[in-house]
Amino acid sequence: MGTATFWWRARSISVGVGSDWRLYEARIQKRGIVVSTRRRSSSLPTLIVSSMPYEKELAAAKKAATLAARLCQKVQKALLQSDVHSKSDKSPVTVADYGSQALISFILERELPSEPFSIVAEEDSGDLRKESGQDTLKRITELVNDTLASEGSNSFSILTTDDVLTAIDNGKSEGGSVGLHWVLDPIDGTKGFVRGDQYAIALGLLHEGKVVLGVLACPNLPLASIGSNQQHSSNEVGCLFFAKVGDGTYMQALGGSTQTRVHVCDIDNPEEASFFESFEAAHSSHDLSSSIAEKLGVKAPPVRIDSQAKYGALSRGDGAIYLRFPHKGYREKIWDHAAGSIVVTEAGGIVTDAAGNPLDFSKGKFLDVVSGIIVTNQKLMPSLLRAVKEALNEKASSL
Ligand SMILES: Nc1ncnc2c1ncn2[C@@H]1O[C@H](COP(=O)(O)OS(=O)(=O)O)[C@@H](OP(=O)(O)O)[C@H]1O
Ligand SMILES: [Mg+2]
Repeated sequence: MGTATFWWRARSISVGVGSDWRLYEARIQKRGIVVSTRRRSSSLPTLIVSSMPYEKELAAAKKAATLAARLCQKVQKALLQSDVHSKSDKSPVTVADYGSQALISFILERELPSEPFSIVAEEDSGDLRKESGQDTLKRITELVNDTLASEGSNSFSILTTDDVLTAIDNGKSEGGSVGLHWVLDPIDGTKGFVRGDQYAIALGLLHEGKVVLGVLACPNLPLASIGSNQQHSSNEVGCLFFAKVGDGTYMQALGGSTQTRVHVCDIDNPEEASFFESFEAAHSSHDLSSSIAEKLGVKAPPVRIDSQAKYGALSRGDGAIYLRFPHKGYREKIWDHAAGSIVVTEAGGIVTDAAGNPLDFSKGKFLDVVSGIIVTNQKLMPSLLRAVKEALNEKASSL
């Protein structure tokens, strides 16, 4: 072990440990000390030791997802009101997808300037760099700049079209088991977005391959519970769910500041449970879900909503089970589950594949899951797993 050397800087202490490759930087923050290794190579680990770990990252993620939701709301409103664009016109969706990704990428860089992270995101700028993409790029740049201006700061940055392309392409990382990787779906539930239904902006953070925080902005999700018979006075929509490892899950109104801790439901009798599944039958086998529900004795009809809004709704106890069984050949992407899974687990739920294995986010862009993904509370998981196994066996033997 070498000798420790200290360098003092304005607001930080840096400690070099002898001839070791590591350079630890302790940044004294308002309410805690973060110690992070400045990596000299991407294969080296990143340490974060703090009395409030991931606090700054969570604040940045909430800000980024909230602003991206504002951009998407504007585009969805124009899309639904427009006489020009029919709902089958995909161009506004493209504008919102890219705009959301550019904005989030830009805000993460701006809010976390000294952190060595990468971003794994759904979109890339290939089409926007072509001659045919120039008008779309200009529109995206306008949208991003308008949204940044709406933050209320006098000194907001104005991005050029090149800045927007760079911000989008910062999402090209492959992820992995080492370091810090943001995982972003700029619009999850694109089909719901086009229909005027549910969608989510989903942003998670992986640290050494594990999801350590997640934020889900669900602009069209009612603040009051869905999927139940309860009567609510409020028709307000727009929810922000967020969770940090070991810290629980919270929900607040999108753009609001009062946060409420949420928990998955406490039901232990499957007959009282209701379940969520994809709106689109092409994304998840409704037949298989229905056979599992029947085996469990579930009486309520399925609640079909788009996107990771399902994870959010389940985390606050709106329903007890989420079943997702993509058709053969489909490979799940990490951005469709990273944020949602921690939102549910920190609310007391369990997320596994159909064989009961935890999801492994450390293998790059894809999740290798057995047959599907199932989500529920601790009490229902054993009977759910049995029903899933039976239904899958029956399906296999009928083929
Ligand atoms: N064939 C197929 N099978 C399974 N999943 C698929 C498939 N195609 C797409 N996708 C992914 O599903 C994401 C939308 O999530 P949901 O299935 O929850 O939405 S929906 O309720 O069906 O609208 C959707 O996310 P977005 O592309 O971000 O909208 C896709 O990542
Ligand atoms: Mg998605």
